[in-house]
Amino acid sequence: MTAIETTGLTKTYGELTAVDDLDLTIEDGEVFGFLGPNGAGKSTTINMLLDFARPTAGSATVLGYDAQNEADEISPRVGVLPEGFDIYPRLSGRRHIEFAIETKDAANDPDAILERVGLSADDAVRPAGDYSKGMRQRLATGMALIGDPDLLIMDEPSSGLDPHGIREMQELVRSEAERGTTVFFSSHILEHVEAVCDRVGVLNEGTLVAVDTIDGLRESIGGGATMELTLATAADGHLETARGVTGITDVAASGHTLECSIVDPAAKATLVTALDGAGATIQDMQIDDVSLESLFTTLTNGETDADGQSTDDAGTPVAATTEGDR
Ligand SMILES: Nc1ncnc2c1ncn2[C@@H]1O[C@H](COP(=O)(O)OP(=O)(O)OP(=O)(O)O)[C@@H](O)[C@H]1O
Repeated sequence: MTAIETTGLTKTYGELTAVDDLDLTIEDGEVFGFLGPNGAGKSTTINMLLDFARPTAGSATVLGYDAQNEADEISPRVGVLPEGFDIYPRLSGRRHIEFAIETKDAANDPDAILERVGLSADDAVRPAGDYSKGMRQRLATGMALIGDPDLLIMDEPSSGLDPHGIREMQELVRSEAERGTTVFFSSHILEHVEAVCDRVGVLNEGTLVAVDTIDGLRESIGGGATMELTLATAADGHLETARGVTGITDVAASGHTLECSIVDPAAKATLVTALDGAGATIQDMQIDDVSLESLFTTLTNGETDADGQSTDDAGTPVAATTEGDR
């Protein structure tokens, strides 16, 4: 079964298209990262999945139910960590959890939930109005886990968390996934998504610009590495040797410097051997892996061509798979 499926899902606010013709399929049991810069349309998409906002066009199903017409079937099966979580300031954290258990008619043990999200027994009895941002986020996460949902939808789950809290959140997502829960979470921080996600979708200005694994995305923008070699002689004399190495996609020479884009990590050693065999003397060498940050920037700042694929400055598609291609 598909956990989430959107077809032509669109939301406009006046002149602004917040989500534009979104086709997305998330399979049961997947951990899916929904990425995009501020204002990309992530929360609007989530709001349409939960029937907090009505689409202008298109449709969505969640756990096989229509998101707009069968929302009552969906809500008991879904745990939601909303972007802006409203607390009851005077109620303790524990009471929030108990209240959520009663509302969902669930059988969870409040103490076990509090422990899972890292709220101590002392914290649990304090009024939630006194909580720090990170503690509120932990409390909201605990409330999302109640009822052992089949699908967890988390909007910016690492918001307000310190590095330790972020690691705990990632462990929690992993353990939920092991339990068979589908996890859909939005973030504008690629590193947070990479640690736990099977696949990611990248949204930019309401449009889905890529859907792939992180490795797949890296590969599609050049395999993740650039190798720069300083040679003892003019580099253009060795262009052909470098171009002949399998796994190197692009070679440029400038003075004594040879710059190569690598798609296969094994190509690095092969290139050195090939240059050596061709009589080149390598004086220096530098390897730069494509950082996650630059990957994200490329995907969200690249021009978008007529097919909806993100392109780099040279017009080369950077997205290995777009949903439209499926
Ligand atoms: N109720 C609304 N009325 C008017 N415009 C809205 C409304 N909700 C969202 N928008 C606009 O839709 C666009 C997408 O917003 P959305 O909150 O979905 O982005 P986001 O990707 O979740 O961003 P962030 O990472 O900052 O939370 C933005 O330009 C936003 O201003």
